[in-house]
Amino acid sequence: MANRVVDTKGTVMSASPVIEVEDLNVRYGDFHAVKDLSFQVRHGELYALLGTNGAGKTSTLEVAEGHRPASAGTVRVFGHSPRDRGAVRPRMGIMLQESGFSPDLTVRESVGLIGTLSGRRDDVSRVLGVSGLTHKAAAMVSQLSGGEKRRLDFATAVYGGPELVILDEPTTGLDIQSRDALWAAVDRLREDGSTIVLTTHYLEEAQQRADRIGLMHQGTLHREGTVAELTRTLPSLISFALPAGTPPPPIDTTPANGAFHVETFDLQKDLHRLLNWAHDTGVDLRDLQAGPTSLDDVFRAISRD
Ligand SMILES: Nc1ncnc2c1ncn2[C@@H]1O[C@H](COP(=O)(O)OP(=O)(O)OP(=O)(O)O)[C@@H](O)[C@H]1O
Repeated sequence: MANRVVDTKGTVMSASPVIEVEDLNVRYGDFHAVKDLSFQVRHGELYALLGTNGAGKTSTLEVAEGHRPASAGTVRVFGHSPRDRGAVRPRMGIMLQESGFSPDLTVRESVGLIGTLSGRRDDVSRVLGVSGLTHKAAAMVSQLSGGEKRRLDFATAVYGGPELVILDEPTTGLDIQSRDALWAAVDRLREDGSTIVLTTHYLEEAQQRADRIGLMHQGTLHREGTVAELTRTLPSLISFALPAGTPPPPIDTTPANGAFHVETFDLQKDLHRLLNWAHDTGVDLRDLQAGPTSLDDVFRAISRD
């Protein structure tokens, strides 16, 4: 039993990673899109693969999905090659960036067909409900809006509640209600023990939901960790303005367009010093802002690395 863990519901699961990527390389002719990439996705976690445009996220996921062979290196999904469809596909739901559904099938027929092909069992009406498509069940795919097509992509990925769900930019093109509904459905999958891998350009979604994040830039993984681990690598920022003629406070500041910036790895201590100084000298700090580093800051930093 050394390689087993038990979840909160008492279900015994393997402790081996769900996805293992080792020294993965993807080449398109002479272009080297993914370079010696290694990471693992653990059971039950939500892993967000984030990165700049063209970083190689979709190329990496395509190998994990079994849609593209690796140029070099290995990817294992549930311990199998992703090309071993019989072993992997029934356990994995995929929401691609762009899917091709037959335009002359109805929404209900499309979900039923793709669901049957997945080898998993589910109730089509349930899946339509979870995906917010019940009212479009009889509509032809060709009549769906862009956001409704994304919901259909999501429906086919979550059909049968697969153990692993890969979501490539799932909320792009969705309005706020549809996004909330999608995340609620993802939360339910996680409660049932599914592992989720996603890419998104909405960093706040990853910041709120990911257990761990891998940050890619130009084909390589630049940083990996929890949000706290990633943001702690950069200083927090305090900014404020002072009334004209006020001498600056006795802490390290950088003047910027009439304001002052303080970069600090000890936000609480430096903010305390600044507020004490303002109080003792009777100075009115204007436009005072202080906050921890956000994922946006870390993201901007990787393109400067
Ligand atoms: N079939 C292909 N032929 C040639 N180059 C390709 C092909 N597919 C992708 N690329 C290139 O490989 C690089 C990585 O593309 P990929 O789609 O994996 O990036 P991404 O991180 O998903 O980007 P985005 O965030 O913009 O969707 C890009 O420079 C892209 O132009």
